[in-house]
Amino acid sequence: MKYFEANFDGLVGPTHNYAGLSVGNVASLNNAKNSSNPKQAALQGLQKMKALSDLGMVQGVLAPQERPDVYTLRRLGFTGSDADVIAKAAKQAPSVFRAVCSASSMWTANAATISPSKDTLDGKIHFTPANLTNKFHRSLEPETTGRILQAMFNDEQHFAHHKHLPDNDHFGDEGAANHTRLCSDYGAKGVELFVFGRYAFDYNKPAPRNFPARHTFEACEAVSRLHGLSDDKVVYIQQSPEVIDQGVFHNDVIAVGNQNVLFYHQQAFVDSALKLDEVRRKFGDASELHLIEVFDHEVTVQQAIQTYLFNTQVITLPSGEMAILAPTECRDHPQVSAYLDQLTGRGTPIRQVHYYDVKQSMRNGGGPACLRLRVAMSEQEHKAVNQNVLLNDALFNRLNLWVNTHYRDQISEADLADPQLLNESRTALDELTQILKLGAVYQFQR
Ligand SMILES: NCCC[C@H](NC(=O)CCC(=O)O)C(=O)O
Repeated sequence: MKYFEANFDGLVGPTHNYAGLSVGNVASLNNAKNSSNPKQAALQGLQKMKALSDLGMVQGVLAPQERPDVYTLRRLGFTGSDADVIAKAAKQAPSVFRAVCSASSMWTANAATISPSKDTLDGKIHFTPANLTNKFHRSLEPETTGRILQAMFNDEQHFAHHKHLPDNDHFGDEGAANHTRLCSDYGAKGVELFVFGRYAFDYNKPAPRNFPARHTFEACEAVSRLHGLSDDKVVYIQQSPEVIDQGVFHNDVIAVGNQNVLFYHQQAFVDSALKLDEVRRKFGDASELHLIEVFDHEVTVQQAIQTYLFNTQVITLPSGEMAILAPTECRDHPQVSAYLDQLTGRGTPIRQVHYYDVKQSMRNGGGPACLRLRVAMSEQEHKAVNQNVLLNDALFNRLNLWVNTHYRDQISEADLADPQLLNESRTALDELTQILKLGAVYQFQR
């Protein structure tokens, strides 16, 4: 049976904006209060999906969420009609209001952690939505994410869905942004790397001082237990607290892996040499493994954060060759583009570099890799996926039309309080659930 990896990209939601909500995420803070262009953001995302599909990859779409989240505002004591709730919250608690307007579910690398069927005890693909407890605006996502994932992977024979971990910082879980799977082939049992920022119950262990460590060791262990992974195929690695303090808020800002390639910065991990030895041992045929370490003198951590060199997608093309898909920020940085130019000639499986413009997302600290959730699957599992979420030319055209019909081309902070924006979003999302045949996944539909 043939196995491959599919990418499910988040459709950017109609309220995409820059609210400076993510302390520790340099781009989010630097662009706070700039006005955004949701239409352009969504179209940029669709272009990237189309490009992958044109490369012969299986590409899917993950629906955005309903914002502003008036249900959360009601929980927080705002009353009246939806328009009243929005007006009161915007006036009385502007910071809270900005948070409930975020389109942050677009970064689907944070939607969930996924273990392919070859790795799990029961032979199913396992999904655990990330609780995203560290940021209020992101903690609003997991319930709906879970419903959307169930509507996309709706077949108990092949897919197992778990509830997100307890909503508490001790189990802070940021999903696949901190998870990488290495394997000789997508159809072989893989080594799952779980990267965390701190230990929740042991204050003597190293932890960052300036910026939060969003993901805990205990969350990693819990997901690995839930998914039924074997200990001899799991590696837990702590992210270096120093790089978190420089703005590396997720591991996918400093490392990315695909099949037998791990591409990472020299400063990414605590006890790097020891941990990479464990990876080699658990991988099995270590001679097949390509650990591509980027040194400070080649690209500094700061340059990696500016350009998102590691927030690239490393994909295996149908030809078997690997390509690295980078944001145009990498192409436009002399040192980083020089690095990527020479990388393809180094005798590793990575042979091609492609650049994509995802600037609307980059300004909030989300590069190409943040925008996608990976699911390695077999042809049979592929058939069990809700086929309406898989991109083809017809769906691409349909979604472009949908975005052009419903999205605004500018949103500033004041626009978020326009009650009409909620109506526009609901109309758009209602139509989207029909296009993608998701059923009633949103609260306003239930
Ligand atoms: N994986 C990339 C995630 C980026 C995301 N940014 C944000 O939520 C910024 C939103 C804002 O500031 O408006 C985050 O930090 O979790």
